Amino acid sequence: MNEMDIKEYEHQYSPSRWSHRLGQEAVIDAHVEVMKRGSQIARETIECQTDLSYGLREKAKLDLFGAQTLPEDAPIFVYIHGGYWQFLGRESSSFMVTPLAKAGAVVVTIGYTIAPEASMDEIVSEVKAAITYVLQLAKKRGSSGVYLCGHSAGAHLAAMMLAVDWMGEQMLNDSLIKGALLVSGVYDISPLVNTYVNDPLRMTESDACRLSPVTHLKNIIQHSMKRRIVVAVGQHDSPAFHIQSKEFDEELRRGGVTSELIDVPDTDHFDVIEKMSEEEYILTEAAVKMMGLNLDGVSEGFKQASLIVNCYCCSERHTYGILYSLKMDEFKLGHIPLPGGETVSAQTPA
Ligand SMILES: N[C@@H](CC(=O)c1ccccc1NC=O)C(=O)O
Repeated sequence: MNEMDIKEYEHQYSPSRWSHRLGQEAVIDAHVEVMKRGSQIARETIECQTDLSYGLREKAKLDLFGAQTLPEDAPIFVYIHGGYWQFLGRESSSFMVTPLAKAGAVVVTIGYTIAPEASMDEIVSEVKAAITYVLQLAKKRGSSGVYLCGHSAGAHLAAMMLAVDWMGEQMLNDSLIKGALLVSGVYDISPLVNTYVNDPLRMTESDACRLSPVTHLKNIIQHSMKRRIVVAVGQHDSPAFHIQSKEFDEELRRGGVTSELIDVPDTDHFDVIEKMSEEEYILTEAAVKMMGLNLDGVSEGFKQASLIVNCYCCSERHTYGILYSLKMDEFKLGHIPLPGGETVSAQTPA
């Protein structure tokens, strides 16, 4: 590969260069900030068990939302974060919990050891261990199904999980994984081998091939005949990301899998997932529908309140609807401490 090709790949696979909203650094800073804030609010308002270990390494932990509040048979939504297998973690992974819990889904956010501490092989194995934990939990609860969601590198990891023979390897029922929402993913990671993305990962061409979902299409198709797949991409994602999503969806459909491609209008690589903190968003709606739920009411075990706060994006006063569970009763509804330390008053709707 010559210098020109490498430069072009680096351009195509640098999502921050393609944002229609913000500059390269600003879009990443905003992404991390928005996800962290939203995640913190979810941890403070939704009943959760955090830092549950599914493996031996420090980062092999997951957070579980709504498991003690929602019915045992509730569907389980699993979020696998992105960050090119080398950034981000659970602290910024729970921003989408509120609307999903409201609709009645238990949410699991997975942490995993990132590069350079872990190789791509180790990352895929670790995520597999996390999904094994979730499938065991789903079986124990009698959950109606497990739904995988991943963003960017997380969509790559979620897609890899669709190829696993859970029955043969873990004695777990394959059919418990009933769907996947893959957002702005990379399904063939070989174009990354010669780019800066691979510096901490140090994959060879053969590693990248072995660890790409497209290499395992036959298995993915075989195990996904009863699954519902949504492949989503941001309108302002780069052409390479669009091609990756379009081709992956096409291959699944060619194999007879129920898959659909959603090109999300007016979004870039970053807000395409950030907006899953909102109820009225095409991908939140797709996730809720996939799980056989709806957003018409508040699921049992949760209550809703309104909250007037300084908005963190524009600092104007806004009224927010918030969802709370057992956890908020500890705060005696009426005074809700915010992540920043400010305390605001809240009222339950009449
Ligand atoms: N170097 C990449 C960085 C990147 O993709 C990224 C950075 C922070 C959080 C998420 C990211 N991408 C996808 O998960 C870029 O230029 O966009």
